[in-house]
Amino acid sequence: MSQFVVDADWLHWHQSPSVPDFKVPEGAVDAHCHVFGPGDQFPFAPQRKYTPCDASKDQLWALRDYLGFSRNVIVQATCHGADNRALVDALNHSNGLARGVATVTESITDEALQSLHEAGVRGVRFNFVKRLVDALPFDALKVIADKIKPLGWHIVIYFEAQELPELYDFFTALPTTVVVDHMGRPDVSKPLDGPEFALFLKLLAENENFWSKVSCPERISKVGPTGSYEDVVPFARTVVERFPDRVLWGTDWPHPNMKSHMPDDGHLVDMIPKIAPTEALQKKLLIDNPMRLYWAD
Ligand SMILES: O=C(O)c1cc(C(=O)O)oc(=O)c1
Repeated sequence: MSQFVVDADWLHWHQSPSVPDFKVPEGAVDAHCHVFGPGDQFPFAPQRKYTPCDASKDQLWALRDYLGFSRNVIVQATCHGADNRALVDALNHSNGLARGVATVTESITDEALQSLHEAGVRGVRFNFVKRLVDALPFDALKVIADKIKPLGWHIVIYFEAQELPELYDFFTALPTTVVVDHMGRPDVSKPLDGPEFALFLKLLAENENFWSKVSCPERISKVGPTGSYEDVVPFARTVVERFPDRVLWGTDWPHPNMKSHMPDDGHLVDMIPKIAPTEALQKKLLIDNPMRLYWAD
């Protein structure tokens, strides 16, 4: 039993996802997912903005196998703050089949970074989404960026489209590979060729160190699951087709903070051929790109 009280409006992850029609290629990586707790073993952070239900490493491995994936990239969830113990525990019990993205503060020591590296961490996350975190000041983030660069790590950034103009110059000055979470959360009710999405495409086009996850149609879509998240497809497909060597895909399981509905993970997998319509694009998205970024060694 968790010693924490789960948020009253928390939606539990899907208990019986469908078997996807799309068969992912052998060796595919789910490059964005999380573990929560279990809360009685790995306490949630005091400063967290939400308290989830448990979502353990074993439940994640079960989903991986069920959907046909081979590997996971586990991204430190904000409910665990900069306490990476649940993440490290999952990595240490993954038989090398999971890598991680941690959250750290500017005071982290080189020894602590080295020990995260040995566990399989290959990046840090900078989060600017106000409902999730109180973001660290730019100066602190710069200190972290300089500390992780020698390890060959990358920086994962999470922000919403309307924040990009004010964050743009900070982002482009980062000294490492930078991976944008969930396509920079575009507003898909705005035109695909409008100025907001154009700025995101410019970020990728003019900065070859920038990658994007084409994940989370369930968060981005206005038409929702009954409309098969179709409104997200042109945005994601544009990113995949223009930057095929710098895109990643992930389930985002266990889908923190979904309020409208809980996605069926099998249906999310069935979106892959819509956004990456050829076998060559699918192989880059699901295997070549994540393997290059997370399993280069
Ligand atoms: O949009 C979100 O609520 C969300 C939250 C987290 C997290 O709490 O780490 O991670 C995500 O990828 C997405």
